[in-house]
Amino acid sequence: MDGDQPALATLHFREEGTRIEPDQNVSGYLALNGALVLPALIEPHAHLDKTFTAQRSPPQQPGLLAAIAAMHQDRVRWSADDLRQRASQALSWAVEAGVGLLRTHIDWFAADAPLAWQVVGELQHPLCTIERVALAPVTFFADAAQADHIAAQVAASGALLGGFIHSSNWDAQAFTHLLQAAERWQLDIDLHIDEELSHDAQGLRWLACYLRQHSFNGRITCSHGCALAQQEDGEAILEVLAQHRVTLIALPLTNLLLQDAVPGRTPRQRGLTLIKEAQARGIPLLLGADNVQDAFCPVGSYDPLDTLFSGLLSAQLGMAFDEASALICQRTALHDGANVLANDFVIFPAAEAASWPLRSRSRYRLKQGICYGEFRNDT
Ligand SMILES: Nc1ccnc(=O)[nH]1
Repeated sequence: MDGDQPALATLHFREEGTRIEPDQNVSGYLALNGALVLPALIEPHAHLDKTFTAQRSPPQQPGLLAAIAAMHQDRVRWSADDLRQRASQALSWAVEAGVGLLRTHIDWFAADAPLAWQVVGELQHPLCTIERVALAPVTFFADAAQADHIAAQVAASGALLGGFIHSSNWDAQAFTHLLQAAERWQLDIDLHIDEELSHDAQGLRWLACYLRQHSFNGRITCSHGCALAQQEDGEAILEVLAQHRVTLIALPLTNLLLQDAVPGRTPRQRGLTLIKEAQARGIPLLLGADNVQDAFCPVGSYDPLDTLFSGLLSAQLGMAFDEASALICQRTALHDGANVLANDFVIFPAAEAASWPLRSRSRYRLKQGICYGEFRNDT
């Protein structure tokens, strides 16, 4: 910055990382001429196993539980070829958008890993790291030995342990087993938790209670957390999550679509977690796309700028480029010690901060000093 004005800089890409210096006008360097630059984007919450099934398996009713029912109907068609084709398309859309880290949940339907676990595990892209999270209903952890069996498979895959925790399947003991199994296998966790507007949702309240009494060495990420915004003790719960550096992921697109969804009635509530209150407490927070073109959400693009745009309006976030952009690229929210200047950037050649993230389609990637992608003049 030059006072409060942005200033041009020269980026030197070195083995040990990127050095940023005041603009030096050196020859042989790519001239960006003040283009907007961000670290490679993050998609922290996707579902590559379900994606692109909306047309063949639409839900019969609005809302989360009807979407889950439609997904169970569709999954009989999840052959290796079907999964590979849909997940690869999703990955290529995400990479085109500038995503360098994509975390996908994969539904588990039994205590042994589903076919999608292996198929998505085989996906690779030189510009994108893929992380898998085992998404099993919390009731799968009711039996401690079975919880351990699931965690062992996840550990062997170098993945994260997850769980679907909701008042429709609440089981405190099963949740304890999930946490204990994760701790035993040294796993990070990423939970679907309290994705509802019920005051009585117990997941985050109970997690806060657990963390007050037990240690947990891994990184905890909580996705959704919609109920917090309804609960009188929501901010007290956040205080505990802040002390334990729990990360929150808000999913503005699907939360807007699936929460407070009643046929023939305009939604009254936004369904979002306590985004601003979390930020005020220094809780690491990211925005994710969640479901893309499946029974949970018939639209979506794997472009984090689209997710951010919906977050800007639904959560009334300020300063899109200078501040809110961190919600789609801050790696430290998922990984301790992640290097912000890790030699991997997205460049928006034709964008200006005042319009961004709109009018910002054209972009390319600069990774380890190598430029990928082409300029497109379709902003
Ligand atoms: N929002 C969601 C909850 C559970 N499963 C999904 O795919 N999506």
